[in-house]
Amino acid sequence: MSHVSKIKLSNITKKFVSSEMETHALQGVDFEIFSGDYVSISGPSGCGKSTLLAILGLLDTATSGQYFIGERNVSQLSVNQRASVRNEHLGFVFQSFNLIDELSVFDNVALPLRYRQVPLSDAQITQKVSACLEKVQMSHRANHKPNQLSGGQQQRIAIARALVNDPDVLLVDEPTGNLDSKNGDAVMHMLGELNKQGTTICMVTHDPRYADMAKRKLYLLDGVMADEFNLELAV
Ligand SMILES: Nc1ncnc2c1ncn2[C@@H]1O[C@H](COP(=O)(O)OP(=O)(O)OP(=O)(O)O)[C@@H](O)[C@H]1O
Repeated sequence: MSHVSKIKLSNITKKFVSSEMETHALQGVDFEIFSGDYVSISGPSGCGKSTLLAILGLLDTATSGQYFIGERNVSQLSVNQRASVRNEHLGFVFQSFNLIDELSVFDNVALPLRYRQVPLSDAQITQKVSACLEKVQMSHRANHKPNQLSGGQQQRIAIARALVNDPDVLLVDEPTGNLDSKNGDAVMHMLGELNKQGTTICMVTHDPRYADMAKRKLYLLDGVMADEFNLELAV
């Protein structure tokens, strides 16, 4: 693994405040993801996994701490800046696929390319979408609609869409949560292959068997990050 930093969190906290109570969802999280990494983050319900992924994905902001994508500090960006960094630097794979049923597979995968600040030509879009559909072995379904596909196939399309802008990191949230074990295993195999080809992956999962497939396993416990080595010290 080369030690080029893709993502770095430094002392990230997240506090939710309501009229009745304060919840400290993340309590000083530090971690770094390097080029070629395959990191899994697991932990019990309520430990802060979704909160952490929302911050990594620039869907939410931390209460305090610093977040870097490469050299760029993205902790204090405006909503519009966050949207553009998210589109061009991060790929997202959701548990529920989040494909648009009215659009073809091709147009779903092309969507992030159409929101780039510097527009691409139609030929460039076709080339990038075709390459990503090939990567997930779904070229033969380019003209189908998502609801004509199995759950496992829909997740593969969602992975192609997440890869189409060549993101620094693929952020993956419970990728097998809506799949049976056969399709879940196939999607996990595909993530492993993509990582072997150079894709950097950060995945949140409840499933210990799938967490074990990552090269680096991290655990969140009550908003505090522990790796496998010091897990015993943290509990
Ligand atoms: N919008 C919110 N307002 C108030 N508290 C919240 C909010 N979002 C999350 N929390 C609290 O922050 C803590 C962490 O929640 P989070 O959803 O990140 O956990 P999780 O590990 O993803 O859980 P699960 O595995 O059940 O999805 C929990 O105590 C939760 O109740």
